[in-house]
Amino acid sequence: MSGLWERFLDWLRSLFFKKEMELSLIGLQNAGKTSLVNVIASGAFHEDMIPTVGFNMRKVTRGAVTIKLWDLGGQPRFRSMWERYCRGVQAIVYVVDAADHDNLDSARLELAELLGKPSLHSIPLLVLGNKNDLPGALSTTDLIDRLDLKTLREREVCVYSISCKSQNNIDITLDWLTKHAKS
Ligand SMILES: Nc1nc2c(ncn2[C@@H]2O[C@H](COP(=O)(O)OP(=O)(O)OP(=O)(O)O)[C@@H](O)[C@H]2O)c(=O)[nH]1
Ligand SMILES: [Mg+2]
Repeated sequence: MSGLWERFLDWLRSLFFKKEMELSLIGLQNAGKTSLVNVIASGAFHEDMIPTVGFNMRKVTRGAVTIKLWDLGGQPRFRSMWERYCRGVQAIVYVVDAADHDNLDSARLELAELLGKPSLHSIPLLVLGNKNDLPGALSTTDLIDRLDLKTLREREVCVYSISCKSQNNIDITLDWLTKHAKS
């Protein structure tokens, strides 16, 4: 019953306080970006995913907030277009496979290169260490260290450890995103 009441209140709020946000999901191939979009949009997780070619755009509405999600391909040949799709967004979401230790250096370098672009100066960054259901997945503290996040200045940075598979911390991720929507 309380769920129904909450949904009613959300709907009521949405009539009066509509907000929109645009964000880009970035990260190496296989990090789980498209899986995250699916989980946010429909709650469904799939083991067999097709790598994203170019990009996908999905719109998701949560209460009063409509989120336009740019889901970019993470393979090397698509990385040069990341910047273009990050310009003007309210937040950059950088997804990392926290259990794939071999690719963490590469993830760090690609992130540093992206954030070095003057056009993306001061856009808030949410780093998601995905796949925390797998053994050996790095904690947020380890991720901050391995991705050199402490050196980032002049931008808001937040880090969460999540799992699309077990839907762990998807709720706090959504909370963070909706809080960054412009009114
Ligand atoms: N164990 C586990 N596997 C996951 C999780 N999230 C995604 N995966 C798997 O990781 C693989 C890649 O997921 P995608 O969502 O396609 O990754 P992507 O970042 O969109 O990859 P590109 O589109 O190539 O950039 C798939 O086999 C997913 O099932 C998770 O939380 N846990
Ligand atoms: Mg994808």
